[in-house]
Amino acid sequence: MSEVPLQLPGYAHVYSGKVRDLYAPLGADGAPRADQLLLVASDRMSAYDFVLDTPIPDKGVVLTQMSLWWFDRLADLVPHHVVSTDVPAAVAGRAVLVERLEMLPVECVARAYLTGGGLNEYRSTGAVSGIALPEGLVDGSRLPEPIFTPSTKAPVGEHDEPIPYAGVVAEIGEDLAARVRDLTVRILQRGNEIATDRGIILADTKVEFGMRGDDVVLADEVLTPDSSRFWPADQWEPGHPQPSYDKQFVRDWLTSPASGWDKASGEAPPALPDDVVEQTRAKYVEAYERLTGQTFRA
Ligand SMILES: N#Cc1c(N)ncnc1-c1cnn(Cc2cccc(F)c2)c1
Repeated sequence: MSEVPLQLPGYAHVYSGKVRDLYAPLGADGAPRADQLLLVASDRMSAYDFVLDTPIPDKGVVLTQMSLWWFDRLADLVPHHVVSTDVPAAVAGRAVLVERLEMLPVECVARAYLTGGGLNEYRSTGAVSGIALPEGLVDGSRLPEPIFTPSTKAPVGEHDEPIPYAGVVAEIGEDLAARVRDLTVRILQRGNEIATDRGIILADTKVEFGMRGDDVVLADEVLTPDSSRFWPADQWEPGHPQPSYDKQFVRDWLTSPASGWDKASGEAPPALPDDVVEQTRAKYVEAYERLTGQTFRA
């Protein structure tokens, strides 16, 4: 279902991703400003590479407020791109005015636990992104320390492709590659220092950086359930796929007979029942409240 992007007076629509939309504020001359962008998080949710027909109420607000909370807590590690949260009423709470940066062409991924594509690579080669790992690791194993496992920024509709560290060096140079590698790993470490005590494991995360002169600036969103794997810490048990903190209700229903959907069919999933929507909304709110210690207000 391709949605017509929201019209925002005073802003030009630039781009729509799966669950977020990008706008440019208009200058006094009516032309899009070149120095700022408006990042808008929708209530859209993706599962099994589909954007679901059914929105999750407040998801955009919860994830935006969570990202803002993390930007503040990471500010001693790395500057961020946030300019203001003074945004149009139509997107209140779920949009951020940001400084337009020269974005680095690398998806900076760090992994603290082994699963997904990293696990597959490990099973084939004993390494991930060229980083040799101990023998005997299984799905969900905690890594001795977080590792940097970058990807390309794939064109719309395609999957990011893992690239070796040497590929990042070739793309952005040795100095910058080392800086973004170290920052990405430290962001995930900091995230888990805070999150794990509050009942959430951040298994891995993807961050994006842009340049402000010679400074590396943290952009995009940070340490949200859309950019990271959130696992309930009290259910962590290496040896099998871990339950998702936020996506498990949707995954369980979509793969149950109740949905009538066949994941292998390639057909789009059906609309979600109200109870699955509400349970999923509640998990996003719960994650926000556990992490921040603040009560969520829609
Ligand atoms: N963040 C940021 C950013 C920045 N500060 N400066 C320049 N470009 C970007 C930028 C460009 N694409 N994206 C991804 C993206 C984010 C949100 C919604 C979308 F649809 C797509 C980010």
